[in-house]
Amino acid sequence: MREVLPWVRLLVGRYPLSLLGGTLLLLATAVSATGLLATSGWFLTATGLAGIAAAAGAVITLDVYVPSGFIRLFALTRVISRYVERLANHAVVLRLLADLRAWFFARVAPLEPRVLARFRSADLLNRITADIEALDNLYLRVLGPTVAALLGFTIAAVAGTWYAPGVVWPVVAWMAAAGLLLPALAAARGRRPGAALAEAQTRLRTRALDAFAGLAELRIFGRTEATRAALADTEADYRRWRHRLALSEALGAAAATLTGQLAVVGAVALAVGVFLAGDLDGPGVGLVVLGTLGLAELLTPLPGAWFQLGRTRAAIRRLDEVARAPTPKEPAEPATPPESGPLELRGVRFAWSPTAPTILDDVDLHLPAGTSATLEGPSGSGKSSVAHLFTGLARPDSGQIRLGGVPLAWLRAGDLHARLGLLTQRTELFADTVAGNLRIARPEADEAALWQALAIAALADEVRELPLGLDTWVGEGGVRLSGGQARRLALARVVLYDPAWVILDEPTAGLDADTAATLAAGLGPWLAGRTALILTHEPEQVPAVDARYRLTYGRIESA
Ligand SMILES: Nc1ncnc2c1ncn2[C@@H]1O[C@H](COP(=O)(O)OP(=O)(O)OP(=O)(O)O)[C@@H](O)[C@H]1O
Repeated sequence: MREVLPWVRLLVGRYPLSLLGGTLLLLATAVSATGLLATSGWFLTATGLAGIAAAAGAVITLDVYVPSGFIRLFALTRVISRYVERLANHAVVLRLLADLRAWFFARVAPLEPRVLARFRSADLLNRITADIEALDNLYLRVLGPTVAALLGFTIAAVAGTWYAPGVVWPVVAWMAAAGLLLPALAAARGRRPGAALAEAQTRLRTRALDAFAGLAELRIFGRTEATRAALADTEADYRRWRHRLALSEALGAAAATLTGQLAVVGAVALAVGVFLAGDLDGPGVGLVVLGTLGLAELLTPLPGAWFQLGRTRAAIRRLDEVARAPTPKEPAEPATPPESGPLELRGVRFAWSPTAPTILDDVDLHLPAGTSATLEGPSGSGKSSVAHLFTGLARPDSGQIRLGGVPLAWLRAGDLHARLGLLTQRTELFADTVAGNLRIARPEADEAALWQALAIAALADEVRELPLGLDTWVGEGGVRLSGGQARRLALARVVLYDPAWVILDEPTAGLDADTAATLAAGLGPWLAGRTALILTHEPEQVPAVDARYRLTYGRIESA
């Protein structure tokens, strides 16, 4: 249960007053329900006894106004507090979940690619949606009702000090014991199916997303039927765990109801005993017996909720895995970010993992300010990895990377990224318009600036010919554009960003010779004055550069 406590603190710490208010409303609902039944029990018995006495010829006076007033009051407060409680508690929990999603995204965003590579996108999607959603159980069904039940039982025990302790105390003791035992049993039994359900749900979502993302390939290779069958199996597994969880939850609820009913039977037996001893009058018997029925309402939801805690705990463990992943450390005293200067590697060693091949083996590279260079090398030699290093997305195992003479380790990530532009090999286009995709780089850019960036990236003419121009929808991942167009749109985004240092990974990949030449002609003047490193297989297609380097077997040498 240790893993749950930090999350309880996190949740409670955000909206302590709202959560306290919600719990008190839960308590108010239970007090009203118990009060309603208790006063009804008293009133019904009193009127019944008065009727019998009247039939026997006795003269009886019974005040009907005060008890019926209380009955109306409790009936009213019960409905109102239940309504307000549902509204308030769900509102605060939805707000909490929204906050947690933003918090989770902020934890994931700075993770290094080698850490992020441990989690698949579909898995992260499941964590930020289903796992965070599972946390609603923690307050709504576990914390709130449990605290309300404890307070309710305490109030009942205190009330018993004045009224019929011989009945109230044993009844409360029985319910409190059941209130501890049943949830504890439920929590223990829910652990395994809860964790299995979380895993089955992730498998289902990952499989479904994979199937949709790779639909074209699956169709071409005739694997849609096999994929459908695999999805159906995963779905069946998911359903099985859901069924098990629902069944056990129902058993827990039944056990709680039975405990409550036994308490009522016990209350009848005890109340009759106390009545016969002359310590309780007839209406008092009705009051404690029906009051017990009301008190049992506090117990009923607990086992089911604690059973579901297994699912919540599994969600917490999965969220912790990401939240506790090591985030790159920001410098304690960040350096003033440079505005220009060379791009350098000094004695840099880097491998993606201790068992992976060495990408850079004690490498020095000096790119003077305002010059450009290409870095060539066979596929897999590590060119893109060098881009990751320069942008701080990966950290060297030893040595220093410097920007304008300042080691990257001394710069805040935000300061570095404000000055260094990167075109990655697999740049993501968002499901948005051409303009929307460009404005990721500069949200306030006007249309003239967008057209200028497109012209430099040799894409302006093609966009102008589209019926909707800049407002053309590019589709998910830019599917409505050709591969080459998508690449140039991504390049135009870097151009719009206007960085002093630029790293372009394969800017001409997928372009025919003519388009590549137009691109080189536009890009050349834009690169002038910037410090640029172009990673490429096709050095003849990129703009003229000041130096050419080659990366092989962990060394960078002049080409
Ligand atoms: N994010 C990553 N996590 C772990 N390993 C990675 C990562 N990116 C690249 N690698 C590994 O680093 C090695 C070099 O890959 P990289 O993409 O840097 O080479 P490249 O020279 O750019 O290749 P290409 O010319 O084919 O694009 C490969 O073995 C690859 O598996």
